Amino acid sequence: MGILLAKLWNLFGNEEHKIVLVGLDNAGKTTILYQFLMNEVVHTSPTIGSNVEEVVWKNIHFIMWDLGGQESLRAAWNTYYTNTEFVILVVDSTDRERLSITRQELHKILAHEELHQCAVLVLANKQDVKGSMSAAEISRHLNLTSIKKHKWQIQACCALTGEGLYQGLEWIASQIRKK
Ligand SMILES: Nc1nc2c(ncn2[C@@H]2O[C@H](COP(=O)(O)OP(=O)(O)OP(=O)(O)O)[C@@H](O)[C@H]2O)c(=O)[nH]1
Ligand SMILES: [Mg+2]
Repeated sequence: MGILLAKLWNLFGNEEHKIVLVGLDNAGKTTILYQFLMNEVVHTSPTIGSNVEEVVWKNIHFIMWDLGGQESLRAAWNTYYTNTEFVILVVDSTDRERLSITRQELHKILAHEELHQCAVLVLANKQDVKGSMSAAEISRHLNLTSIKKHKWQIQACCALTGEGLYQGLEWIASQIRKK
């Protein structure tokens, strides 16, 4: 009975799903958050602390936390993890030099006990830039196939046009429907 009620509650869009957006500075997290919220490109400056917005899509309520990605701020990411269902890791696909730092951050995130049940969506952002790495290349460098304890998906996108963002969100929605 409890499960049935929970499903009905879900069906009517009453449940909130917490998402945290992480990734290195300049990856495009804030741009993505406001694309989801307003379908617009906003002018951003580096995030100090976080932004939080409620995004409703296909009757699903998401609480999206966009965290500042500068090195000095990354140590505070774990203070946002409680009750997180999905991590969106945003990668700047033009930033080859720092992909190994992203890989270290990702594997730190996955090892965190408060995130042991979360699913991870990797967004390979800035696909509009010529010469940017493909999703397959990023997947290889991040060693995504080694992830066994978490559901994961990688999606190429461009935050400026919105291309690919909703395919990513659709994957998240599909994970919610499976529950
Ligand atoms: N060409 C291109 N530029 C992008 C894209 N997404 C974001 N940008 C630009 O990248 C820069 C950084 O974007 P932000 O959204 O502020 O990055 P962030 O990840 O929030 O950065 P922090 O807040 O410092 O962690 C901005 O100048 C954006 O306009 C994209 O898909 N393509
Ligand atoms: Mg930001």
